[in-house]
Amino acid sequence: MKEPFQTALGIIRTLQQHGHEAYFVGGAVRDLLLNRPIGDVDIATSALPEEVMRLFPKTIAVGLEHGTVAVIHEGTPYEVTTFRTEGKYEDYRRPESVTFVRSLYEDLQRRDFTMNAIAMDEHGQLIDPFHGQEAISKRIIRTVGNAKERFSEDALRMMRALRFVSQLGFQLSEETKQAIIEHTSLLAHISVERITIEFEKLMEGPFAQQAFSLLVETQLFLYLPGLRAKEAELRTLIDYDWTALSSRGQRWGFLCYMLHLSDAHSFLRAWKLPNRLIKEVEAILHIMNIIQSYADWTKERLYEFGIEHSCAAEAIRSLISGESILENQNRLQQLFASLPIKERKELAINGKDLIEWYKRPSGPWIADMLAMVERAVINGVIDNKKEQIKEWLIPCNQKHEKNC
Ligand SMILES: Nc1ccn([C@@H]2O[C@H](COP(=O)(O)OP(=O)(O)OP(=O)(O)O)[C@@H](O)[C@H]2O)c(=O)n1
Ligand SMILES: [Mg+2]
Repeated sequence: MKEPFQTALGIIRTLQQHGHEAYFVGGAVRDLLLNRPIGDVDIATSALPEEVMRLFPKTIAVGLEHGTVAVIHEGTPYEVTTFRTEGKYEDYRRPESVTFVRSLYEDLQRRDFTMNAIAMDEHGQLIDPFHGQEAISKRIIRTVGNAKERFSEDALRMMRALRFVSQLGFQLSEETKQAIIEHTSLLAHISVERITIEFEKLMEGPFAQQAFSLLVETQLFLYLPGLRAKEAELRTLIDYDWTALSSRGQRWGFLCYMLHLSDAHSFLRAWKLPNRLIKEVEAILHIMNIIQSYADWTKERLYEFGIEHSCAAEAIRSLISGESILENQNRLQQLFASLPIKERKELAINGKDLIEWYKRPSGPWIADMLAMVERAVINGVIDNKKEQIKEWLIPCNQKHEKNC
């Protein structure tokens, strides 16, 4: 069996030796069948959480209410979850407590999509009662059993369906798509944090364009933060190759720019993004308001904005205007490399020097003068050398030093 399953096999064997059933389940089995990079390996077992905790020396009770225990095995944590059904869902979210069951079949039956409801035993044999392999080979996302029930159990699954479209390029089955169309409003019950995680994966996937098309077609966008009145703008996103964008900042920056937001800050806050990311996106948007074409780049602007944010803004601008992102970013990198200084602290003089030379008390004049020197250095008017800067600022005839 190939890694990472081979290492995790130790956990399955220990559980079996103590009379329990245990299988690999979920995304790892799906990704193995798809030949995709395998993420976290999850294990489902008939053992109760207390039994799992008793059997392994190192465990963490990560989600006991959902029956999940993390087992630390050879230095890596693996989520081991007791077979369960999720009982009654009264508020369309995953329930606070679950009902443990003793059969794998019942456990697989409560999962979201058939491709995610395949188990694999210790010999690599697949247990696939809902025909997940067939769905994978036909490239179809289909709920396990009744789609309406699955989405009513956990409305986030509608967003998951679209992010899987973006990641895998699969189609939604007709029943699954119809059920989403009928249940979009249930998304209002789901926390923004969970929605944001799925939406970011959706923006990042190789088939993001298809997923945006479905966001509009199903009208699911109506329940996403700040998008309710943005149908026309969302439609324009379908025409762009999102894979050209290479960071979270670039993707959110592109989204905000294309949505013509009057208040990007509030929009990003509504998605509960981290402050650092919000600041980054705002900086990128600021640059995009100033740089309308490549010709607008000057050494001074590049110096002021910094290479990171400049490259991000240039990626978005190039994508929108149909220019080569790589070419333009390379040109920008070269321009940046040619700058004599990259930030103020590299300037050969500081405020203290100015106070000494001019024999004036500290004040706002210092910042003004440093900015002037900075500009002269960046534009190659003077070298970044202390003596040369002094000479440029205070020509010899104005000095009061003896040896001048
Ligand atoms: N709302 C959800 C979330 C998860 N699952 C089930 O739990 C498994 C693991 O969930 P998770 O790790 O969140 O998703 P993955 O399908 O593994 O996708 P990823 O590769 O992105 O982790 C899923 O495969 C699916 O069987 C579910 O039925 N309903
Ligand atoms: Mg997973």
